Amino acid sequence: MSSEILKIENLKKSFKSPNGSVIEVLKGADLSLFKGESASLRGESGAGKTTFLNIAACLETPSSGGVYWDGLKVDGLSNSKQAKLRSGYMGFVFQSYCLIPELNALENVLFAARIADSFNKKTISRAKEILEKVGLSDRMGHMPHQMSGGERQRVAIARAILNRPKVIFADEPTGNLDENTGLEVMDMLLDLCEVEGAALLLITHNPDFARRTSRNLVLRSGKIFEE
Ligand SMILES: Nc1ncnc2c1ncn2[C@@H]1O[C@H](COP(=O)(O)OP(=O)(O)OP(=O)(O)O)[C@@H](O)[C@H]1O
Repeated sequence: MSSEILKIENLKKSFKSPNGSVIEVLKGADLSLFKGESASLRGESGAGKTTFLNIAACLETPSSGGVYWDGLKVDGLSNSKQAKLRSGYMGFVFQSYCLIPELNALENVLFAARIADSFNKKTISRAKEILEKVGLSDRMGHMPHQMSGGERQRVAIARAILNRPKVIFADEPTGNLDENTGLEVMDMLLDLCEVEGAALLLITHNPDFARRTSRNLVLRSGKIFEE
């Protein structure tokens, strides 16, 4: 079995802008991501990083090209099959945390299991263990508004890893945090991915954070380059 978990081939994506003109964002982007490796993706604002990530995660459809998970072409699958693929293979961390305001830290983490229909007693202990690993053993009952930005992002990281995803997509996870907190969160994300054997695709504008991953990718002129 190949250790290539995600393959993106000759990906093209154009959008129609409100004035009717066509914006060609991705112009033949390729990527091979292998099990357990970490890769950062940089690029100027508007280069198409989020678009690329969304297509890789089947959240958006490409204009042309192929998206393969574990060797299976997935970009033409039904919405329900793509949703199943997402809950089984992928974890997400966003700049804005995306926690549910009405749920406490533990419940937010467990929400990932509810979505994947894998909620049971074992999941509760795993959620607690992960929250301990990210240093939040005394914050499990806190609501999002009772936590700092760094704490909220650690909850989001715990939620992303709960279902043992093959790949974590992190889109500017430190964008709302100060430099030191960002660094702590970054280290925690990298450590957790390593311990859990999850690959990481990290979108970041911060070159210092980008250097902490084993591969450094740049999206330029609609294509991906390895640095
Ligand atoms: N649904 C859409 N309709 C029209 N244009 C879009 C749409 N989504 C994205 N775009 C355009 O595609 C380009 C790439 O956007 P994207 O969000 O992928 O960039 P990015 O590299 O992630 O930028 P940033 O670093 O600022 O977040 C932008 O010029 C954006 O305006």
